[in-house]
Parts: sequence; C-alpha cells; structure tokens
Amino acid sequence: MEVVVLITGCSSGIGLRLAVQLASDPLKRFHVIATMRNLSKKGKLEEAAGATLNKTLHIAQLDVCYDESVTQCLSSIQAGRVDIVVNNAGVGKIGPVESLSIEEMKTIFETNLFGVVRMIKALLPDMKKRQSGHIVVMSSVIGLQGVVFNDVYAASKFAIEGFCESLAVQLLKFNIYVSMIEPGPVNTEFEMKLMEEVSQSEFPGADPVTVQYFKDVYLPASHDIFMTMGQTPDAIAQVFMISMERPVFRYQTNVLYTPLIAMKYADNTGNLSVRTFYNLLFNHGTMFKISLTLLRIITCNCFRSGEISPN
Ligand SMILES: NC(=O)C1=CN([C@@H]2O[C@H](COP(=O)(O)OP(=O)(O)OC[C@H]3O[C@@H](n4cnc5c(N)ncnc54)[C@H](OP(=O)(O)O)[C@@H]3O)[C@@H](O)[C@H]2O)C=CC1
Ligand SMILES: CC1=C(/C=C/C(C)=C/C=C/C(C)=C/C=O)C(C)(C)CCC1
Repeated sequence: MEVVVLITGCSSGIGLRLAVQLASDPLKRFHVIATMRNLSKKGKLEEAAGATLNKTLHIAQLDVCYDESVTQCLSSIQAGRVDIVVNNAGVGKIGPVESLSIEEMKTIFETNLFGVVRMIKALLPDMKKRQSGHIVVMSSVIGLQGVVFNDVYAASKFAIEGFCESLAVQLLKFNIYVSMIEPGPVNTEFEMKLMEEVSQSEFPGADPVTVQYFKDVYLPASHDIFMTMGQTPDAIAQVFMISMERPVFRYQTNVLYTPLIAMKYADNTGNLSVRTFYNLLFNHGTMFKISLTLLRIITCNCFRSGEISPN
C-alpha cells in the first residue's frame, strides 16, 4: 500500500523540493499531497513535478492558519488517511524587536506555532485510531539556539520544539513518531522575503544605534552565513527521506552548526553561547572570517556539500 504524505507550504523552497523528490520515487511508494495556501502560485511546482503531476503528486489548497481550510483539505483526500504529515509551512521575521508590533509577532506564531498545532490536532484522532503515523516538523537551528535580531522567529520555533518534545512521549504509546528537522540557513526564497520586508521598513520605535547594528553589522554577516553555510532545499529533503526509515526525534541537517549548539550544553550558565555569538557578530571582519575558516577545518570542509550529521 502506498504511503500518503501531506506536505504544507509547497509553493516554493523546501516543501516544493521535498514534494518533487517523494513523488519521483522510482518505486512509486508515495502518494504526495502537496499543499499551498495560494493556488495561483502552483505553476513552479507543476513545472518541477513534470510527469508525476496528478499521478504520484497532487496539489491541494491548505492554509495552516484556518480551521476550515485544513478540514476541507483533509476531507478531500481520496485515500481517507494521512500516513506522514510534513509541517513545512513557515515564515521568518528579523529586525529590532522595538520596531515590531505585537500584532506582527502574533502572525509569526499563527503560522509557525499554531499552524503546526492545528494540523497535528486535526490528524491525531485518526492516527491514534490506526496506531500509526509520522509527524514531521520543519523546525530550525533557531529553535535550539537563539540568533540575534531573530528574537520572534526564534521564540516561535522554540515554542514548537517544546510542544513537540512533550507530545512525542505520549504519541510513542500509539506508535506515532514525531521528528523535528532543524536546518541552518537554506538557500530558498526565505532570505529574499526577509530582505524585501526589511528594505521596506523604517524601523519605527527603534533607536538609531540599534538600527545601525542591524543594518550594518547583522545583515551583511547573515548574508555571509547564507552564502557560506547555506544548504540546498534538496539536501534538506534528503534528510527527510532518511528520517522515514527509522524515525528519531531530531535531525540537525548542518554539521557546521553542531559546535555552535553544543556550547549551550557545555556551559549551563549560558555565558559561553552568549559571549561567543557576541564576539562572532560584533567582531565581524577578521574574527568572523577566522571563525568560519576554523569551522571549515573542524567539520572537514563540508561547506555547501549538503552533507548531513548522522544522529
Ligand atoms: N530557508 C531557511 O534558511 C530555513 C528555513 N526553515 C524552515 O523551513 C520551512 C520552509 O521554508 P523555506 O522553504 O526555506 O522558505 P520559503 O519561503 O521558500 O517557503 C515557505 C513556504 O511556506 C508557505 N506558507 C507561509 N505561510 C503559510 C500558511 N499560513 N499556510 C500555508 N503555507 C504557508 C509559503 O507560502 P507562500 O508562497 O504563499 O508564502 C511557502 O510555500 C519554514 O518552516 C522555515 O521556517 C528552517 C531553517 C532554515
Ligand atoms: C551563526 C552566526 C550568525 C547568523 C546566523 C544566521 C543568520 C542563521 C540563520 C539561520 C536560519 C535562517 C534559520 C532558519 O530557520 C551571526 C549572528 C550572523 C553571527 C554569528 C554566527
């Protein structure tokens, strides 16, 4: 029997590539329901899907922020079940916290936290009845380790990490697996969308010094990080393929991040992480370049190779 996989946020990036990779499985093991909130954006996926379109890959509308949209999509599934759900839909947010309204922050949580929770709640009763299922969440390294000027995004990813870490224990009793995929930077439309948003903002409420750190120190450093550490969406999709065989809870996709996250557990005062990130950012320039070179050496030059860290 084919495995029914529903993926959210397939109009671009990781969701799109994952849908295509699964649908192109030579053994045709998967029936992929590739969902997106806005069907007028389906052209890119249709093109990438090629001959798999309407065979192993079906496109459907689903906005994770609306109950009716989720219910309607799930009730239209012909197989009558979802074996694997990939909660991929997500939005980023960067900038000085003083310039972001609480309303803006809530929209990030609506998607990155409550959108995932809504999907899980809708699918759990059936998965529990069938005593089978795999819930995958596209989290982030920023769900494990905060990054400066990503305060709200980090909070939303930390929140879904906490939710899933708690839920995973209960669900094991029902033979349902939960997995978090935790990529570092990935070269998708994600960064461009953030840059576009930032270019239109005048950062109301933020003082000039903070705005200057954000624009002149953080943004170039972050861009460097995407250029040097960024993985391809196909590399992230590969990690998912591996996760299906024998699911574990966490998949950190980027070995370069492992030492940065390990600092948190090496010093429980938190000083090591906070000070290291401070130095990496504000001594950007020589220190930053040296750090990247060191990371390159420590991790056997796996930059941009898409290599994954085995758990
Ligand atoms: N790129 C990166 O560096 C990293 C990304 N991630 C995570 O990976 C996931 C995918 O991001 P990525 O592919 O990079 O970025 P993209 O911006 O390319 O894709 C995000 C997708 O989510 C969709 N989406 C946003 N809001 C909703 C919603 N309410 N309902 C349904 N779909 C929605 C977007 O649709 P639309 O086109 O309509 O906006 C789009 O299809 C996100 O959860 C992100 O947080 C994690 C680590 C790093
Ligand atoms: C590592 C690092 C930085 C930036 C990291 C970034 C920008 C990571 C982005 C990750 C993303 C986009 C995850 C998505 O979920 C700084 C602060 C520039 C300098 C210090 C070291």
